Amino acid sequence: MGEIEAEQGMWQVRPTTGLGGEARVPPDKSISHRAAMMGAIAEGTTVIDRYLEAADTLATLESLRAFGVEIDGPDGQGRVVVRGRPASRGGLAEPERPVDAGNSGTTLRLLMGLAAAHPIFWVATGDASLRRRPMGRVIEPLSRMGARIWARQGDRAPLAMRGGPLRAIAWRGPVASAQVKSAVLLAGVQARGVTRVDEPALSRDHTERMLPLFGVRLFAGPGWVELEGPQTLQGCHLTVPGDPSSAAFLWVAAAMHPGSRVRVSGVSLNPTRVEVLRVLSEMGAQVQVEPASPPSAPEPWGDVTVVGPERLRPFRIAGRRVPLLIDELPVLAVAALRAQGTSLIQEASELRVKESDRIEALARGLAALGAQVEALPDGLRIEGPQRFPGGVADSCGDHRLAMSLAVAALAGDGPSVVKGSRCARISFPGFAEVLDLLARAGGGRIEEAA
Ligand SMILES: O=C(O)C1=C[C@@H](OP(=O)(O)O)[C@@H](O)[C@H](O)C1
Ligand SMILES: C=C(OP(=O)(O)O)C(=O)O
Repeated sequence: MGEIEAEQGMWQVRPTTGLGGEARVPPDKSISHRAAMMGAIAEGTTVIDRYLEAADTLATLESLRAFGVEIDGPDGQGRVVVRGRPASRGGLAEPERPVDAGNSGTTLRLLMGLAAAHPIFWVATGDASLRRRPMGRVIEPLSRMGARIWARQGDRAPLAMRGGPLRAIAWRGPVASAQVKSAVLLAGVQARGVTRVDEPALSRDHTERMLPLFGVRLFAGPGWVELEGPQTLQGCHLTVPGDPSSAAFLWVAAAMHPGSRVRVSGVSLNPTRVEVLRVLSEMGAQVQVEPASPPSAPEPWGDVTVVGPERLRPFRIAGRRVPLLIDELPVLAVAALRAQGTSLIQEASELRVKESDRIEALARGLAALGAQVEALPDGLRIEGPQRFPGGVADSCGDHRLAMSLAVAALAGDGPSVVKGSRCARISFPGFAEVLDLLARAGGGRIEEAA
């Protein structure tokens, strides 16, 4: 999706008294990115079912094609077939043009790790948002492993990289980031020796769950992973479960309206991704989890129902919980508008280096709807309960903010407009249609403006 396009589109939102029904959400973004990337360096063919057909994960497929990886699909049914280019087939080819990761931090950072061991020169860029985001966190470990990287202003894209034979490292970075962990592991599996990553706090663990499906031997515990390279990945068959970060918008919307009942089926229940359910349950929402049986690789999954209580309690989120909730924090801040008391998000300055500065942009967007939240240097303070009139808010081209503002607008006293709604396609194509169906139960509407 292009830069200009992210700013386009508009939703008209009419508030609701409640939500009800059952929904499916698109396949998981993090798992889709990883399955394609691992398939790209694996021996043989990798078949991915239910690959996420959204702008970020399509950017990953396009980027991999630029490295000569043959990819069929997605075929409209979500099937993607990747024919890998392991070292025995000459490895990744040198891209002839700059590789464009679009809006996707995961694409760019994981790709840097994936390509670091290959003796090719390439240039990477992205949209205006991605070009502002810090890349030093992957440049540093990958440079220590032996890759050469030149970046604008030292740590921004566009950047250029020349890979080659890598040395293994033990990496203990300052940020708990699954993207950094994954970049180092994807490089490490192709490097000679033992690579180890220690995280300051556990982040989502899809990479360490998925590598063994490609035949990689590794050791992992809470907050650390170790593997000995080089190891050749073997192509495999994976099915991607629904994305809990997308489901979070629907679960929060249900929790905010007493008596609402929303069931999301076929969603990943990976413990590093469903902390949002624990927060909603602590706030007083009823959360019913029905795990699918038997759980299927690479992730446990199942159906989750959230029922909105009469009263919501406030929360305090900080420390080790932050990486487990990183993409859900904006919509949880929206939930806090309905809680009885002060909710706090702290030690979450990572929110400032996402697709937008999510602390400032959310505070501004909610203020435009007439709701007041306080931006803190490292988080947000939300006094609840608040009634607010609704208004015209801007997503700042950030998909999670567009969807969070739509959820907020459903709880306003009057109609609202969310500008820059097209960016929901980054992770959740069809979001407005799904939320609209659920909100109709209480007279709410969310529609694309003509
Ligand atoms: O590894 C991943 O797939 C992701 C990790 C998170 O970023 P960080 O690891 O940089 O916090 C998250 O915000 C992003 O949506 C996806
Ligand atoms: C931060 C996100 O993604 P990325 O870092 O891949 O751009 C997100 O999807 O909220």
